[in-house]
Amino acid sequence: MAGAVGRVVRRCYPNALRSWLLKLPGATEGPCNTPKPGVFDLINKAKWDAWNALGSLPKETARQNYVDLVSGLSSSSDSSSQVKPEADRKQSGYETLVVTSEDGITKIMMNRPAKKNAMTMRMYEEIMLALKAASKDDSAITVLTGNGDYYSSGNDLTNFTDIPSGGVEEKAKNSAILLRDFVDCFIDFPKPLIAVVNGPAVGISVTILGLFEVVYASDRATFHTPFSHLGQSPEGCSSYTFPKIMGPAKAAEMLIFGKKLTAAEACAQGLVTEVFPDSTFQKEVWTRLKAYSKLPPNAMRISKQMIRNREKEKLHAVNAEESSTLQERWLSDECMNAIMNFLTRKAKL
Ligand SMILES: CCCCC/C=C/CC(=O)SCCNC(=O)CCNC(=O)[C@H](O)C(C)(C)COP(=O)(O)OP(=O)(O)OC[C@H]1O[C@@H](n2cnc3c(N)ncnc32)[C@H](O)[C@@H]1OP(=O)(O)O
Repeated sequence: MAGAVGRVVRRCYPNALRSWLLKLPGATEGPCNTPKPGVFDLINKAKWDAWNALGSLPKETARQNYVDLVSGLSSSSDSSSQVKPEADRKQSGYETLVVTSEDGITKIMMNRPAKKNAMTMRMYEEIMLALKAASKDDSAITVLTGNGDYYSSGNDLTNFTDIPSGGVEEKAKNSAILLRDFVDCFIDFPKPLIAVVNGPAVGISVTILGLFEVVYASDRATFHTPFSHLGQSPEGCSSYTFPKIMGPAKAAEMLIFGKKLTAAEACAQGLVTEVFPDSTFQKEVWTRLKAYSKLPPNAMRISKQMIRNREKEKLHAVNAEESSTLQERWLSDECMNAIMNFLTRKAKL
């Protein structure tokens, strides 16, 4: 059985994360039976936590669960995390989005409702493509929204299981580049950008809201940035925009302590423009947006530029700093442990 574990781990994790996983003793030695290492013994403590999280399962069950886990990760990362060739895309041209353009409005809808619209590498790429296309089309305004009960659960945590041959360091570097490019697209987007937040929003789907002109939310929506819980740090320029929008203390509650806000609280703090009852949310919001989209588009663009342009350079610098800080955080034991806990179903938000 230990050989089977090794084979699956070798197949799914061809590098440093694999060797980290292979050192977890739960799959080979049964229930956790050693004292907890001290708080400063970070690597051994991380391994101990992961082993202990398996509880008192018999050795065989722990091993089987472990095989199931990594096998499942393999198939889910195959289907959701990798960018497939252009030819595989659906008729609409997008695999993770539904993009429509009518009545002067380009609507970009995140479309992985069964995964709470978690953002895969492919989804980041496709949102960038859709924004670039929207910046040049003849629509007056652009909307980002989600399909299903969630707006988005943020970064897809299985993104971190698809490790290239250069190991976790290369993965972290590539992810930081993608993150920086992704957020740059929002900073530079020339037309009014509106978020239609149809349900709970987590992580990066919340932080980038500071770069939108208007944020409309259903009263079912919540706003949650659990970065410390995940061993991570803020992105989407939120370390700069949130203190400006809501003041440093409220920003700290969200970005450091992971306080989840209701839609009403987010509105009171200036992150959300207006909250609507869920029962009438879509009707009221789209009626309003259709009226806005009939305003002269050039005037709207110029007004947006006047509001945003003097901040642009600062925002790009903040984005670069946040991305490189995250590149380091993703390699930390705190972050790897948090992701493993989610993937082993030991932790949810
Ligand atoms: C280029 C890289 C850039 C990186 C930028 C960094 C950004 C930082 C962030 O965004 S931090 C936020 C990360 N997000 C999370 O930690 C959320 C994790 N998800 C959860 O805690 C829960 O799923 C939930 C609270 C969002 C919803 O719980 P609920 O019980 O209602 O639903 P399920 O958990 O059963 O979810 C249904 C299926 O969706 C999968 N899923 C949901 N969110 C994610 C996610 N973020 N990553 C990966 N998978 C996600 C979940 O696993 C279920 O899948 P299953 O049906 O196959 O079991």
